[in-house]
Amino acid sequence: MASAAARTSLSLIPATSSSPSRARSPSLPIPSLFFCSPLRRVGLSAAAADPLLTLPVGSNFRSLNRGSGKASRWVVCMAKKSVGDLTASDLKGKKVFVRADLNVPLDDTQNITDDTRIRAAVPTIKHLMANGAKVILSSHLGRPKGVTPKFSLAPLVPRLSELLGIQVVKADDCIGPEVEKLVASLPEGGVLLLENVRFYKEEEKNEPEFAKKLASLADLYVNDAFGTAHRAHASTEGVTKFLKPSVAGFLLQKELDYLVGAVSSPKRPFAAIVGGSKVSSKIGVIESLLEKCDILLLGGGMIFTFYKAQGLSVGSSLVEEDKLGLATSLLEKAKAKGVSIMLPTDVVIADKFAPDANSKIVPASAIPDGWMGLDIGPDSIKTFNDALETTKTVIWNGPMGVFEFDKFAQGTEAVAKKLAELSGKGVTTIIGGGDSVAAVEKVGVAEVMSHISTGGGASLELLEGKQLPGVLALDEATLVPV
Ligand SMILES: Nc1ncnc2c1ncn2[C@@H]1O[C@H](COP(=O)(O)OP(=O)(O)O)[C@@H](O)[C@H]1O
Ligand SMILES: O=C(OP(=O)(O)O)[C@H](O)COP(=O)(O)O
Repeated sequence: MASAAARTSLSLIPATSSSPSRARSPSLPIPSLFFCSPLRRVGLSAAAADPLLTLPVGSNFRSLNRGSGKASRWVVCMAKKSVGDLTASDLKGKKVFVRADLNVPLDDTQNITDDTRIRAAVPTIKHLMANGAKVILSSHLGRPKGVTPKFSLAPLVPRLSELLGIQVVKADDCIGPEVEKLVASLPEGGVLLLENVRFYKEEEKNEPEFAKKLASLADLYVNDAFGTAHRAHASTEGVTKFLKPSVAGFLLQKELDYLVGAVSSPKRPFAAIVGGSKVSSKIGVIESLLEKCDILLLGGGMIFTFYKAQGLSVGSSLVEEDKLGLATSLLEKAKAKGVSIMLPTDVVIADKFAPDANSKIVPASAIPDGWMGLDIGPDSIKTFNDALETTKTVIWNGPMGVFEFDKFAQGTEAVAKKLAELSGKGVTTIIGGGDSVAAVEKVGVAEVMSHISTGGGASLELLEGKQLPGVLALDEATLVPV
């Protein structure tokens, strides 16, 4: 069952008149935390049965007319304005700041190893180009500390240009006089890619002065960076205070449309698989997942913090020392709740972090000093596959191991193949996160999954029932009677 904390109540508001202005009256208790798709109709059975309707955050409700006859009622919620709501005259000749998530994986020679996030950003950009806008495209790449050439967005330009069918201009900075000159010379339908916005520490600190400088480049704002919508950064949140309108892009809208529906009332048993290397940002999610999921499978860099919390030696594996207490309490909570939290029983270890490392398979309890766990072992793969066999919905974020190195890719590939098999049997399979999606693409099974999400952390936070600051900050749409 979904937890009460993960849901938000909405009053059903009696409406004697069905005019939108009535619905927008400030005296009405209008909740402010909802993303809605314009004019999407949804089933009203829940509303009809309940005088106080409970909706998951992000529901696709804009306004609902509750049935026919005299007791017609509205459910009012805040709809976020979308780029599709803007008219051609809103866009023609306008400078549009588009925040996308172009944080794609690059190999050692700066080749893009998976272009999913670039392709996903294209519909919004093409729509703006077709309507004569001047597109100022912004993204982060990785987690640079200051200006770091290996995190430049330059390697993205050829693929972006190819997909858009024009030569994308690249700026060497994201603010300042040189960027302003490039913006001034941008033709209608042109695209200027700004340099990595995280080269400025002010971005992640969401400093208003920095947000203001970004905003000063443009006339209006489109957020299409679903993968970064869970971050309250200058280019995802702060900038909206200085640019009006601030609207959602097609990708952001599409992701919310799918994910909110799929995870608010999932078919059960519902399993979550969490791995990857962003331990500190994802370990906290587990507590909420315990409320939502029937089965929780853990892999990737996450597991060693749990092993260590249980007193096992982990060699030189990835560990978040300050999360040991949290790991212990999560295991206890899972037990108390009767949720099956499964940790790998064996691991593939390496004597160095390299593709040509020596490797061996050992029980989870026997990682020697000087060795590090880089994948889950064959026994764990079998146990995980068996556990997944019974599920009806699976959400996966974070590879099971360092899949970029062939020697340590088996666990990730096995999960990808298992989910593909389950998808074929009608199980809802949702894959989120740049690297997880890259892994699924590598195995060649992306097409058969129910939904490929461009956000790992963002989709998990949505699943938790959290508000995504990048969504909340956007303008509300005008309520329209259904
Ligand atoms: N045991 C491990 N030790 C170190 N890194 C790992 C381990 N398992 C997985 N990884 C790394 O995690 C990265 C992906 O993590 P993350 O960014 O959290 O996933 P996603 O992008 O899918 O959200 C991959 O680059 C992978 O090599
Ligand atoms: O790759 C991303 O997140 P994800 O790995 O959770 O999918 C996004 O680009 C956000 O990056 P961040 O987690 O460094 O803020």
